[in-house]
Amino acid sequence: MLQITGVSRRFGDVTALSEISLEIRQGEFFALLGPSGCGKTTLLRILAGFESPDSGTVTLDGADLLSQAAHRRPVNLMFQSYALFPHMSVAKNIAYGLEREKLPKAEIRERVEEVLEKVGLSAMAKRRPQQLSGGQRQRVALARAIVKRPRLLLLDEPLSALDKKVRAEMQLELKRLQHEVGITFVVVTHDQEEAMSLADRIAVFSAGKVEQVDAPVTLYERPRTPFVADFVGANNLFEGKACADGLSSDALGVLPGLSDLEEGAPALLAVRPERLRLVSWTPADTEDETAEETVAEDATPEGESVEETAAGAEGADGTEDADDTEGAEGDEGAEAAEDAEGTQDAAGDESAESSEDAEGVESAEDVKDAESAEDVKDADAETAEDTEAAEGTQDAADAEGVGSAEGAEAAEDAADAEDVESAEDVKDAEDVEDAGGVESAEEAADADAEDPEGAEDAEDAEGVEDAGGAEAAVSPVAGEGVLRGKVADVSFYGGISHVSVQVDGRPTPVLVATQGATQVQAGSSVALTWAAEDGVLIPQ
Ligand SMILES: Nc1ncnc2c1ncn2[C@@H]1O[C@H](COP(=O)(O)OP(=O)(O)OP(=O)(O)O)[C@@H](O)[C@H]1O
Repeated sequence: MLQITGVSRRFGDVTALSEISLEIRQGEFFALLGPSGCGKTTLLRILAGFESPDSGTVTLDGADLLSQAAHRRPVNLMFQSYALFPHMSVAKNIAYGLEREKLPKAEIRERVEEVLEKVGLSAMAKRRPQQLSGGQRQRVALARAIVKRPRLLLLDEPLSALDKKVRAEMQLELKRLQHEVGITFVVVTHDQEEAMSLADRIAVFSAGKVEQVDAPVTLYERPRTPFVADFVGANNLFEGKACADGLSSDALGVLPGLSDLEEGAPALLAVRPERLRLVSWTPADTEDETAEETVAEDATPEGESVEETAAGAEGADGTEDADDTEGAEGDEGAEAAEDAEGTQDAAGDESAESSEDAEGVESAEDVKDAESAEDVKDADAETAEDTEAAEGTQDAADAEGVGSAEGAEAAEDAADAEDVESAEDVKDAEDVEDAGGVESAEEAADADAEDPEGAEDAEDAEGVEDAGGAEAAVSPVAGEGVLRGKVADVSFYGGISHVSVQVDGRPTPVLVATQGATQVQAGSSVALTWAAEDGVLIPQ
């Protein structure tokens, strides 16, 4: 519908726009997003006809727009200041443009009434602008812009004059209205949240250039330039070089991510705070299972998944997870088992209480067989520490299936695993039948099928009894990364805990966001992991 091709504009030494090309579709809510001075208003003014480009073309439905005078373009611009006439009533303000077009009075009245109703201001038709609130004035400006039924409505920072609460209401209103009138909206904003919540697609501008054009979710999840990764939402960015498994960083080692970049190419790895998982970790010199559990519990108060639970479980959950280690992937198992150990050892602490409480829970019966713990050795354990995990699991079994609801659910999963024939570890899955708390024996079996070496590794691990220690809890499996550090700060707002972690070898803290309130405290030692698919590699 609107085709912008190679548009450039300079003001003296300043390049406001450099070779901008964009295609905006019919009926789309399109946002031009960028920091102050990046050229977005200049582009809007070019579209409106208040400015001319030095070069480039703009067509609307195939017709050249630039050769048409501003007032002849089927385009309307809604100013940031609303530019209402103070001496005219609301209805007069809205009718003004139509009167200038010399439309019949009856038609003008009809259209004004219709649009007043759309913006919910019928009752205020006779008021003057100064008798209205900010939000109401904004609606008048909007009504005045759409009453002319333009093909394209340009909005320059339409909500910036409103206070926060009204702005949130008007965002919804604007979206609803755009949908209702079906006019293509192009909105300029420097507020990324506003752009994300309003627009179907966003063009991110930086220094007169378009960095990326995409739907909000894609921009957020797959930023293609360092600028976008940094500008759109909070992100953790790591510098290094692309490698087969992600990013190779001099200071931090190999960090997992998905990449189609050439090996050795300078790159940034971006991982969103909510994609990071806090994992328990006790530094070797202060090894102490209770400490480990404390961090763990705090990290995942809701224990939504086994890995998270394993990462953050208090004793009871940890024990359940230990049962999970059957046929489960290595490090989860290891972590879980360690938690299990913690459960047993942590007499009198919260976790032990939880274990006791859990007795009598249905799933507890499922853990009747301590033998199942030995199946850990058949799991995809890649590290020697998993052996220790197995021992821990035995303990866990002793702890009597501390499992609660999760355990019961998991047992069902485990039972499903009987059907799995593909992996050698299916035999483990059979054992799992009796076990509580398996996240999904099916998954485990699948994992084994994909990675038969894992089982061998695990067997090797049997012989390495002394290995492990606290770090076993965070040994990575393929596709997972590990950074270790200390919690620098914790804050809670918007229902989310924001934890910043100071990581050795990195000047700025790593940000982690977890759902709900956390009790993780400043000074705790934690490890951070993420899945490879959550690490986005961006060329530099
Ligand atoms: N008429 C002008 N004369 C000289 N320089 C100009 C003029 N208009 C814009 N510029 C410069 O061009 C650059 C882009 O300005 P523009 O107003 O398009 O940015 P913007 O992204 O809309 O910023 P903001 O969000 O602050 O409005 C800026 O450096 C600005 O100072």
